[in-house]
Amino acid sequence: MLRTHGLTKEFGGLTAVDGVDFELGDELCSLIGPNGAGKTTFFDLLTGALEPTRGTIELDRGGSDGWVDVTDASPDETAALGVHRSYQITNVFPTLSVLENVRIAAQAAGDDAATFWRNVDAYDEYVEEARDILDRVGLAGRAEDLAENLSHGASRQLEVAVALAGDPDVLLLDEPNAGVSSESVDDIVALIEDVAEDHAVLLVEHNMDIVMEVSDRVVVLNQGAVIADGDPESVRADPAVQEAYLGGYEPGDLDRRGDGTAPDRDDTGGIA
Ligand SMILES: Nc1ncnc2c1ncn2[C@@H]1O[C@H](COP(=O)(O)OP(=O)(O)OP(=O)(O)O)[C@@H](O)[C@H]1O
Repeated sequence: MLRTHGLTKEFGGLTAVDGVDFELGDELCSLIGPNGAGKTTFFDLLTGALEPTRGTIELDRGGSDGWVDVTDASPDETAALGVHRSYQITNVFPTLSVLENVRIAAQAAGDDAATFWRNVDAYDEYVEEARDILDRVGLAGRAEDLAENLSHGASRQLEVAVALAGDPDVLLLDEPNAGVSSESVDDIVALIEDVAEDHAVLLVEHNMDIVMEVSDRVVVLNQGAVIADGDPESVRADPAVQEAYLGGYEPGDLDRRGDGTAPDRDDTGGIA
């Protein structure tokens, strides 16, 4: 689906992402690590929002295209090639309805984006597609509400809906539970698992209970470098991961909290 080789990003003297070799297959892979480990920077590199200092990013386009080098692709080009990101910061139009937000995203991704406004049939198709996506993310009943009137959790569902409307192959989910009330966390977790059924998903998530529950695979970044990569249980038990990030975490230690973070996390990212 997507792979990086030697991917590196330096900010002046600081190496935020350090020679990362990574391959995402048809799976739900979580990317974890302490604050400042380089997770957001890695996402920014994958989406073309940042240019790497060194290294390559490739996407498997399938068929005769095979692996395509997208190292220098812009965010728009990367999205057009099938990599979409659900932003940690809301990326919807607040004064448009929920349905309109998704319809516009579907239309922008459609082949006839340049002519849609003259084509009533195409418009109806996009509305239908948007309604199907809202149904899938659990927002069918909110279609006509303004996006700005959604709760934080519902906004997260809408962000995922907007990303799905781009018809992605790879979904990058950046802390989809951040700021979500505890009642809504189960909905978001169910949504993550659902979209992973038919997309490759890379998830940044601080709540280890959620990571352990949903992930096929966990990759741990520390100071920009991969220090562990494997199934959730072996990564949890890895002494280097315990030392760098988990600080004695056992499954079930954490309450699912609204802000998606582990309680009592100290400044180093360890759990006190
Ligand atoms: N634009 C920038 N200019 C300079 N340094 C940056 C920039 N963006 C990130 N950094 C630094 O790069 C390192 C990695 O940051 P990044 O935000 O990628 O970490 P993170 O793992 O996403 O952290 P968090 O879990 O807190 O979101 C940090 O030391 C950060 O201060």
